[in-house]
Amino acid sequence: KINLVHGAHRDGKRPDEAMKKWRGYGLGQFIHWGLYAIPGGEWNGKTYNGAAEWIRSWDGIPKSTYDSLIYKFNPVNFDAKAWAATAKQMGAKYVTITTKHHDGFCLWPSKYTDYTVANSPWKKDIIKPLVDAYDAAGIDVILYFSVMDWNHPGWRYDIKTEADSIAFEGFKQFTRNQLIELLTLYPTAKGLWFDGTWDKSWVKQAAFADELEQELRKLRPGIIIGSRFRADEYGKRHFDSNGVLIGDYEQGWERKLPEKIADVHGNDWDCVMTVPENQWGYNKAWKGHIKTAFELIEMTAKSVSLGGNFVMNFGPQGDGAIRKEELQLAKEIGDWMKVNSEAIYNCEYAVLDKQDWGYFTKKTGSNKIYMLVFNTPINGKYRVKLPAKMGISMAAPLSNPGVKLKIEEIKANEYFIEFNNPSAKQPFVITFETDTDKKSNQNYEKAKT
Ligand SMILES: COc1ccc([C@@H]2N[C@@H](C)[C@@H](O)[C@H]2O)cc1
Repeated sequence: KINLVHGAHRDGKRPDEAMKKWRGYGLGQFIHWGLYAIPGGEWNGKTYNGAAEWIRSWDGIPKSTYDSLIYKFNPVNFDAKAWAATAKQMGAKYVTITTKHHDGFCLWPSKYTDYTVANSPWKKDIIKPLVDAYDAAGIDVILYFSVMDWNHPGWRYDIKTEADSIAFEGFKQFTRNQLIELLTLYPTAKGLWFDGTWDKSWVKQAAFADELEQELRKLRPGIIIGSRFRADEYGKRHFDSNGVLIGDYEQGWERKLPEKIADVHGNDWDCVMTVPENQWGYNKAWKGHIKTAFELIEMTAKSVSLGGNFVMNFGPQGDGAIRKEELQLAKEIGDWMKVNSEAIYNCEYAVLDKQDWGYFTKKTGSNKIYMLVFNTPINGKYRVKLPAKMGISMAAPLSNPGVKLKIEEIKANEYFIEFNNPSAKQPFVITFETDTDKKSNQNYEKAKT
């Protein structure tokens, strides 16, 4: 074990109520919105081939031209209540909103820079109405904050000279000031989702970032901060030099999902996912592989089955409206969640071997098991393997608890649950309860010898 001062300060899952609530969210919404939504991935008739929120880094748009987009920010169709209603319809339990992305444009009227909504034609705070609308909808708010800030003169990719060091000291204070400002202006925010922390300049600030994180936690007890904020004194990120997760949950699952429970190392985690292959900010071109509601529902099921949350990204247009394709997905996902969300909310890894038909989840604090079916077996028989001494009590379709499904014991602790569901066009859920007293459930038929 290496003696660390700025490594992880705790190990394992946080046991407190605030984190238990976070753990049970299941499904979240990410919002990427800012000046980059105005060009929407193209400029002067040319298409930027990267992620649209990175268009400033492209030589197809001069940096000064991009920076002057602040004078075009006037989202006349922005409606915070409508955004919250879409998230509510989808069944999202939390939202992560970009307060400031890498370009440094602040969606709140920060007093530490002029590069904010206050100096745009819109003038008004965007974050406040969003926080209020989502709070009113019962959806918890997490604030996304990019440490890397291309607009701030003190930002450096690395500290090479004394001048760099002096400039970056100013940048560090600016960053601390903005974070304290955000938590003070929006006290109901439940967490901070950090990004833009991979460059050497920040990675070298282990002590400063550690002290700042502790200061933020003291300012807002219970606040949830993930593993992407800070590095330890040896430059190790996400997992410190002893392999312990830094922060309250792992933030490494960006546009990718774990395959098996060993991949998540017993930690909380969230997966943040784009609908197109790799576009977070609004991109006019809705091109390449666009994930369907079915795929996004399966990713949600897979995330919860492995103990994580799934966060689906929305990239509102420059005028403030959410694009019709994303509204449609929210409706389709919401329709599925209306019937099946019991298998998603406040559920966890079921400690059962994964089977081909889909994913197991388990209701936290109970022995209720959910089988989220994406691949119906042709013979209508769903294999379930239980740990020794554990049996199955009655099994039923979640959407029709009155239907008692036949359970056949194949061999010790292995069963077939039978359910012919020819009409299924949507993923569906079968539920059962396990009980440790194996003798008590004789309601299944012994395999015909
Ligand atoms: C490959 O480097 C990056 C750097 C930043 C990102 C940002 N993280 C996502 C959550 C978006 O904000 C994206 O711009 C993605 C890839």
